[in-house]
Parts: sequence; C-alpha cells; structure tokens
Amino acid sequence: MRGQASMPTPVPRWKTAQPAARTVAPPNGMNLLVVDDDSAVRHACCEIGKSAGFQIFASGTIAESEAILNEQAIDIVLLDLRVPGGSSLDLLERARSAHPELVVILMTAFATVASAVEAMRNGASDYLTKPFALEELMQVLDRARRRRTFELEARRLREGTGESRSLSSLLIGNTAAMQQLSRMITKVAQSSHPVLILGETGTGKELVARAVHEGGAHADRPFLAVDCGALVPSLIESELFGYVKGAFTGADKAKDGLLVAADDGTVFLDEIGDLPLDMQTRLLRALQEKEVRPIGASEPVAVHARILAATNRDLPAMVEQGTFRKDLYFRLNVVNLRVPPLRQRRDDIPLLAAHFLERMRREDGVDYVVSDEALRVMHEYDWPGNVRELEHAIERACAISSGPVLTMAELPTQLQEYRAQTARGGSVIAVAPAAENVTVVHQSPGIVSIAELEKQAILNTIQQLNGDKLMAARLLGIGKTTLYRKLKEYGIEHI
Ligand SMILES: Nc1ncnc2c1ncn2[C@@H]1O[C@H](COP(=O)(O)OP(=O)(O)OP(=O)(O)O)[C@@H](O)[C@H]1O
Repeated sequence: MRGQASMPTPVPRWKTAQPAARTVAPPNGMNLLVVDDDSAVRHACCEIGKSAGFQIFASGTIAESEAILNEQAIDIVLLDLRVPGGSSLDLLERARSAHPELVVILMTAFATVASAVEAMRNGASDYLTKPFALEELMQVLDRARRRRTFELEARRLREGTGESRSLSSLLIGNTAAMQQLSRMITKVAQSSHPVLILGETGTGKELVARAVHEGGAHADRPFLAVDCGALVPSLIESELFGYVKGAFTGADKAKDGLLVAADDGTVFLDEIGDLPLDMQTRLLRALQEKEVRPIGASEPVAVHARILAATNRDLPAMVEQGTFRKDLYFRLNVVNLRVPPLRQRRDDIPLLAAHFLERMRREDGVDYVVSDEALRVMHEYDWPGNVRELEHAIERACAISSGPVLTMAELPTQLQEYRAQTARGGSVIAVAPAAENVTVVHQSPGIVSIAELEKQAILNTIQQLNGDKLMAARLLGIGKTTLYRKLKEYGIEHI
C-alpha cells in the first residue's frame, strides 16, 4: 500500500518437501523481472523463475526496475508492493500504460482487500501474499505465462501480420508438436503423393488438409472436400466418380465427379474409414490408373487431382478386421500426418482462445477477454472434442456473456463440472486473490456443499469490500450478472 512504513519482509517459506501441484510449462524464452529490495526473497524468486525456464532480470529499486523495463523486452514482472525509491503501484501504472501486455504479479506481506483492489485497478493480474509457498509461486508464474501468451496472441491477431493465408495464420499453434506438424506440412505440400491425416475428432484434420493444399504448387486450383461418412453409398459413387446423362433415373445431364472436377487441385476424403468396401475398390483403381469411369460411361476420364484423406478411426485394425482394403491403406498412407489431441499441446490453448475471441471481436465488435480463472480451467481441462469443443465453448461464452469479460459462469457445463470436481478433490478453495482478510475456505469433502461454500465466499467478499458488488465479482472471477443472479437465488439481492 502507498505510504506504508518500512518493515522487514518475511522470507518465503518454501515447501520443498511437497512437490508442486503442476510444474510450470516451458515459458518459451520469456523474460521475468523480479523486483524486491529484500535480497533473500529476490534471490529465491530468481532461482525459482530460472528453474521454470524464464530469462531472469532482478532489481531492488524503483529506478533500476524502470530502467530495465525501458531497455529489456520484459514479459512478466514479479513486483513487491514496497520497494525503495518510489511507489510500486505508480511503477505498475506507468509500466502497464507503456506496455499494455505486460503481466504484473504483486507481492506483499501486508495484504488487505484494499491493496488487492488497488493493485487490480492499476492493472496487476495476480497477487501473492508473503510468506508464500514454492508451489504458489510456481502456479502464479504459470498463470502469468498463459496470460502473457494470450495477450500477445490477441495483439498479434488484432494488428494482423500480413501473412493472411500463411500456414501459421491458418493453423494456430506454437507448441513443439504443432511446429513439427507445420514443418511436415510444408514438406509434403511440395509433393503430389496421397497423404493420410490421422487424429481424434476436432483436432483440425481438415484444416491440415487445407494447409497442405495451400502450401502446394496448385494452391489456386480447387480444394474439394467430401465427407465419406455423411453420404449414402450410391451418392458417394456419383459424387466421387460422376455420371453421364441418362446413367440412372434423374440423371438428366452429365456431371463430373469430384476427382475430375478438382482438376489438378485437391480432393479431401474426410472420414475415409467410412467408405464402403466397393467404393474403396473403385477409389484404389482411380489412384492406381489415374483415371475414373463415370457411372454409365464407356470411356474413362483422366484424374489429375491430389488425394488427401483423413480419419479418426484405427485403419490398421480395420484392415485386420477386413473392413478396410489393405492395398488402399498402403496407397493412401504413403505419407501420414498425425494431428495431436489438444490435451497433448495445452500451451496452444491460450493462442487458440485468443484466435477465436479475435474472430468474435470482428463479428460482434466486443473486445472479449477471458478471466484468469476461466483461462486456468480451459488450460487444465482435457477437451475430448479437441479444438472444435474449445471453439464452441468460446462462441457460446461470447453469445451469453453480458460484458467483455468471459468468466467461468459462461463456460459450458462440462468445464464447470470439471472445476467443481477439481475443487472437491483439493482441500482448499481460495475465494479471492490471497489477501489476509479475505476468507479462504477450508473444505472437508462431504461436509459443506459447494453451493454453501460459494454463498459464503460471495457474502464475505461483498462484506469486505463494503458492498462493492462490481469489484467483488471481479475478485471472485465471475460476471456481474452471475453475482446478481446468485444473490437473488440466496434471497438477499438487496444486501
Ligand atoms: N490449429 C487450429 N487453428 C485454428 N483453428 C483450428 C485448429 N484446429 C482446428 N481448428 C478449428 O476447429 C474446428 C474443427 O477442425 P476440423 O474440422 O479441421 O477438425 P477434424 O479433425 O477434421 O474433425 P473431424 O474428425 O470431426 O472431422 C474447425 O472449426 C477448425 O477451424
């Protein structure tokens, strides 16, 4: 807090015997500035930051910190509330106005709701009360890293990078797995072999197919996609191979099949595992002979298109069972690209979220942001429906949100259930940034209901903030409308 008397700062008590709940993911070379005049705390924080993969800068005064912020590309600041030579809150305000994406974590031994509120008003994204455990610092740094990634991506998307149809703008993702996939795509795009794209539903297989097409020499030619699982067998045949006039009732004029209509572009056969066996035989012949015979035609027609196929099914097992032709499998599987599930590349979640929010901003004109709590749950949730599920979650949240901040309350039920489950599994629920006089509810599973804990948390926070419901909603990480709805549910809307 401003104007506080100088007092010795307690050294963090590191709970070294206890493993951290989650390790901090590699922060992709991010720069962390640690500002604290207490050399023991500063040193300890630097060591932890370094072990978490950050590039470390350290300072013990406001002036020195300001100089570092001006000269270095700092991503995250761990800032003590009382530093000699000026006000930390003023520094926070100046730093955030010069670098709006800077993520600042305030540390203090004298936490009060008032100082937490003021820090948040000045743009701090998190709050750490001394003495804190190693585990807490790791978690706060992990959150800050995700917040920073999200802010940077949102800015990159807002400003546009001029690479509108490049691979990186089509396929969002910066994890090692996605970088490797991008390199493979760039390589296979240069050839004309068939490619088999494998991965769970919603991982982005069709997008990968488009990226292969866009990266190839015939990017300006057609990209025609067909979902083999969505068409009845007779339609697949006419869709893929075409027909001549009078080939069957209703064929009043000839129609090219997709393999011919794509010309020297690309045909993408989605859900290839659903292709009936007789169609597999015809497709194999088309691939081998590079020609097709439309239904009712006496002469074959040349095929120049490149074939890409995708499936989320286990094709080798289908080959074993005799439901997928082995020779077609080998033909399609000359090269395969495997798209990893989202849970194996969690660090792409903030990037993808920022990407979908930017799209919503263009549609609605609202500059949406995700609350830290929502971002944390999104990062930890397993996303069985992969990127598609994330995309839908964000679209839904924007559609029902009454303001620009998307909170847990706007996320789909499955994420709320996930949060409730993880909260139930743990022993402590912190209801607000860890400030001394904000209630931290210790929960024994089965004794107090989540609803009761939630009610206590809301009431305590409003009380501590002298009735400031808006700020209470912010501190609790829920929307204002949700807070009012909950108060109504408790029958105390006039509190
Ligand atoms: N890396 C990504 N970057 C941006 N958007 C993505 C990414 N991956 C997937 N998406 C989006 O997620 C949705 C699902 O992707 P897509 O249809 O390509 O998945 P799929 O693996 O083909 O799914 P299915 O197996 O169900 O056909 C699409 O809206 C797509 O644009």
